[in-house]
Amino acid sequence: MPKVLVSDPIDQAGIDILSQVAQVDVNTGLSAAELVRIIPEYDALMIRSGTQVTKEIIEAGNLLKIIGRAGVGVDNVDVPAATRKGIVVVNSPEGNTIAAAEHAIAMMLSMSRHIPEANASVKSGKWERNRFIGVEVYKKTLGIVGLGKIGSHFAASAKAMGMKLLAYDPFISAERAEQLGCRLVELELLMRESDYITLHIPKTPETKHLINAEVLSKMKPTARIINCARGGIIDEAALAEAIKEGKIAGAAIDVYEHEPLEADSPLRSVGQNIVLTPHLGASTAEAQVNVAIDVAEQIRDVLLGLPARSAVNIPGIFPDSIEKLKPYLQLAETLGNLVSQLAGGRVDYLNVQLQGELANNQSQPVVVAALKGLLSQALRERVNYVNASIEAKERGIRVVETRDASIRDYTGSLHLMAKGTLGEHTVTGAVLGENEIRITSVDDFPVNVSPTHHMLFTLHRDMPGIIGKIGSQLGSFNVNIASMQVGRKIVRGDAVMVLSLDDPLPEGILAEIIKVPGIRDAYTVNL
Ligand SMILES: NC(=O)c1ccc[n+]([C@@H]2O[C@H](COP(=O)([O-])OP(=O)(O)OC[C@H]3O[C@@H](n4cnc5c(N)ncnc54)[C@H](O)[C@@H]3O)[C@@H](O)[C@H]2O)c1
Ligand SMILES: O=C(O)CC[C@@H](O)C(=O)O
Repeated sequence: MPKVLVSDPIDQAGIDILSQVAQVDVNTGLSAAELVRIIPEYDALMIRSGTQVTKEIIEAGNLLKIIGRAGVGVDNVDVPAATRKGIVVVNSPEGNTIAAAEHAIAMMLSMSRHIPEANASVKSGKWERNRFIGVEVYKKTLGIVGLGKIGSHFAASAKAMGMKLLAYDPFISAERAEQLGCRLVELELLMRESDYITLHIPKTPETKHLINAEVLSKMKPTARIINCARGGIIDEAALAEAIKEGKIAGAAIDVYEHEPLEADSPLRSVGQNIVLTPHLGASTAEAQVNVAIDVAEQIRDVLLGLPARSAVNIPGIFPDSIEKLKPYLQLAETLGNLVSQLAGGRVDYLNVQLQGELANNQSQPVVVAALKGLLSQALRERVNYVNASIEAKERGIRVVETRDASIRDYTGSLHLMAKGTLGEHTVTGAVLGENEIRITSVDDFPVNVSPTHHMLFTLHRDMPGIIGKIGSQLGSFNVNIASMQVGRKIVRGDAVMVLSLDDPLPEGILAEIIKVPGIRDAYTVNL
């Protein structure tokens, strides 16, 4: 049974799903060194934001197939290191959207009405009604930085509260912003004009300290800023100073550059104009169930050999297209494997052509599958959908993808051309019916054969007796032929012969086959 390590608190609903297929060990609060020590036993790791999955942990995880982040942000996982090692990283892109947006709204309102201080004051026995005069958000301008899932939900709620909306997000269109009732503007204008600014962007090298002293200096002295996205997007020292010096009115912060927040963080000494929560954006009962189920299901599927629906490091495989593309992914992998064995030596160039209806689909997963097949001879089980593109790039394989929807010999077909040190080969294949894979041409000679484990391909001159001679050769080595087919363009011209064999070809037989008069080349293929 596979083993899953759950290293942060996860809702029981997720543990129950994992327990159907794996031994689940819940072991929270481990140090990095402890994780490095125990991770070699595990096939999967499930985390929230607490565990930092470093390169060292990933390197030590020799059995790891998947890291599941029960939440959105994967900035606590070294994703490039996981990718290189062929480990799928999955998250739950939507499970806590509402929770995070509602927390940001709560932060905006509680900061505006001094709720934390008023609460503390009443609990301490006081009744200070004049001390806590707040401000309304109605008719105020809200600037949303990052109009993705959480930003959009905040926008809809803020609109309903009568706020005017500005948004800064270089990756969305003005039309999309308009649909959400937002005016898309540059960051500087948003900072200048907003009464409230809320951040909903990922932490990336580009967004680190995006909100620094200079950017904060553009804000109105009455303006307030909310960060329920990621720590490190705001320069915390600059923020603390801006509030203390009255350059801005306040801030509400849920996430920090270093978590837990250090005891001597300048944010702790700002006083009453800052509301701080300990990374609670996703902490609702509903969100914790959603993310736990979402990620546990993906871990279960990957451990059962099925695809994950929200993998962050498998290029371009979207959940909706997986089912439809599945037989074509299998076809691409088979053809990649076949063409690499025909090519024999190193391949430097691969052209992947999507034909017929397939040409109207996402090409990236098909290309990745072809590369996985192509590299499987060299890398065996070390190559998978996660690292195939990187491995190909590192080996200097130039990959070109083309489409031709006008080729309609089959509903959808795939053509691969590989050039390498030993020459050039092409293969084409198609999916018949639901999921029957066929090889439909080899080196441009038409055939129609099902791929089998052991095959022999020959390039020869079409002439009387040649098939019989190959049959006798194989017979003399006690190899049984399951099926045989010849593909030719003209009678007595060049041709290919494709034989499916019940047994693997013994050493030395190819050299004998090549000696048969009329045979130009012969290739053993194991699929
Ligand atoms: N506090 C919490 O507990 C909590 C909970 C959930 C999510 N989050 C965080 O909230 C953030 C947003 O999550 P989401 O689900 O809305 O993500 P999302 O991917 O749906 O949206 C992010 C948006 O940011 C935009 N963006 C990216 N780089 C940008 C840049 N440099 N400037 C401006 N816009 C940029 C993208 O175009 C996208 O529209 C993430 O950082 C996530 O980790 C925090
Ligand atoms: O695990 C958590 O509670 C935080 C999750 C949140 O930061 C996220 O990015 O989804």
